[in-house]
Amino acid sequence: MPTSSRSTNLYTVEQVRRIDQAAIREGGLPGTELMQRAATAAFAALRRIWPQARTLTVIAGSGNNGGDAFLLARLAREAQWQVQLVALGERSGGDAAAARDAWIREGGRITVADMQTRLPDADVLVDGLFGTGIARAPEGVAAHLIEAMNAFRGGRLALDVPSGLDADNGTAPGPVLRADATVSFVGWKRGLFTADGVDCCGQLELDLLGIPDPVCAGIGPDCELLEAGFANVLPPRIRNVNKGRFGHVLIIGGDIGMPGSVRLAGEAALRVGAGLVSIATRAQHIGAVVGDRPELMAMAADGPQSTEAMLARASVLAVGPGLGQGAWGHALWDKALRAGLPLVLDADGLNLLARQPLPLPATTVLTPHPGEAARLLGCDTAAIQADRFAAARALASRYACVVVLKGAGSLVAAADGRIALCPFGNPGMASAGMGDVLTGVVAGLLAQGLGAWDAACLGTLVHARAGDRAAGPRPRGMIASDLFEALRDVVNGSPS
Ligand SMILES: NC(=O)C1=CN([C@@H]2O[C@H](COP(=O)(O)OP(=O)(O)OC[C@H]3O[C@@H](n4cnc5c(N)ncnc54)[C@H](OP(=O)(O)O)[C@@H]3O)[C@@H](O)[C@H]2O)[C@@H](O)CC1
Ligand SMILES: Nc1ncnc2c1ncn2[C@@H]1O[C@H](COP(=O)(O)OP(=O)(O)O)[C@@H](O)[C@H]1O
Ligand SMILES: [K+]
Repeated sequence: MPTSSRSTNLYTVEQVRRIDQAAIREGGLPGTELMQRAATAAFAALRRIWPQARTLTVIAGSGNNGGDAFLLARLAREAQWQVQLVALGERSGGDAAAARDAWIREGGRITVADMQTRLPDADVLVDGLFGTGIARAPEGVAAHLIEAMNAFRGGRLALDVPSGLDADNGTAPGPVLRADATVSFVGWKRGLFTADGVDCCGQLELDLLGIPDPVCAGIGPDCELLEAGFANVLPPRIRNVNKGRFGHVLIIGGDIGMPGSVRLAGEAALRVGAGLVSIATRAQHIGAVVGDRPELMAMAADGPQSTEAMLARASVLAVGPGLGQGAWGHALWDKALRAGLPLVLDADGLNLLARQPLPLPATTVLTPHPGEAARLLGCDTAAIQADRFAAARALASRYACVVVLKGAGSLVAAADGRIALCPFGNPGMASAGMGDVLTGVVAGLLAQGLGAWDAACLGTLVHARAGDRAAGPRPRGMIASDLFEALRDVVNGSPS
């Protein structure tokens, strides 16, 4: 579903390097020219974001990110700003050496940082310490500089990548800059949008440095951003229809003590437009499920016959919310997976799959959080978070289906290696039942005829946008059922 455009393409660091090299080799743009363009773009952004600023503290590392910083410092001084420059190390390499020389030649002073260095006060700080070339966790003076930048009292602008962030994976193995704004160059690095990346970048801007599209042809992207506009992928409804056209979702789960999970998934499916929604759960939960949402149907899943009858009426299954992993849940899970219907598998549905890998129906979406993903891949959660892109791809390939790896910067992966990243959502969504709502949303979209990839992309997007709309400026204390009204707005494309 995502459509290709350079502003929605996400690249690995390696791919961005290849674009840089292609621009230099085939595009007739020397590295020094790219660096000058990067500095010009970043200084323009700085003036736009902090229009009152006139004093600058610039931190320059020894690589090309530092080169960008030296050139930005020159531009600011030419514009009559007061600029102080702190460098890591006595020398710079590659194109950055010329940028450093030019700064010195024109009378610029450099403070070479040590463990005692205190950063001069200024309106804004520019972080040109490390960009895509970070090779290991910052230690010693580099770590000291990052901590000092984080304690800086003015605005913080990161050049290309907040220093300390691994721009490939969004991980921070050591101290990392928390920027107010990041101006990234050439192409978006995928790690800016997931895991720790989402907390480090602040406001994000991209400057392509005038590298023309043909230069990038054949290089990536690795992944695409889901855009708000994709919410229009569902066709408008013609008037002469009935509920039978929009599918019948059967939600299976809700073992003893967990009726809420299926109730949430069920209403979510209705709120994105499923025609009919039934819940297969424990007999004692039926009252709780339909009590305050009478549009839901609920049936006791208390034996093979009742389960078969329910499966026969459904067009899409959502299996796992509150299912448990006991005999009751396992028997339902086993029957459901063998039905061959389009399927969303979540929560204990995934945990059971990790224990007993059954073949999955052709249209299947798995929606693991990192803990469930770790169980499915036989590793720990830290290993999943260390490379979310690889984990999502490995799951999609191992289970030959579409996977939504949840969490800040949710990823949707297909078995052919395609990935889409959702840049929406907020920490208010770290709350019980939010995943159950996503399960219902994806099932409700499958029921309306979308394929697994489209339903997973649109479902992840609609869920996150609804979360943002429901949270507004008050994410703390948001609960899963707060999303229902917003789901209805977002899926109908209502402006926020
Ligand atoms: N022409 C182009 O291609 C363009 C590139 N552009 C810019 O270049 C940036 C990439 O530049 P880059 O590749 O030179 O890497 P960069 O991020 O400066 O870091 C490398 C330096 O850091 C050092 N170092 C690494 N880790 C460290 C650690 N933990 N602790 C201490 N030191 C550490 C490393 O030292 P070494 O590992 O070799 O000891 C080396 O000296 C990119 O993000 C963008 O801003 C733009 O101008 C557009 C055009
Ligand atoms: N910090 C966050 N930023 C964005 N989205 C989040 C964040 N925390 C949680 N979410 C989203 O909320 C949902 C939580 O799902 P899950 O962890 O399965 O919760 P539960 O099991 O309680 O239902 C996922 O869709 C996830 O992507
Ligand atoms: K930087």
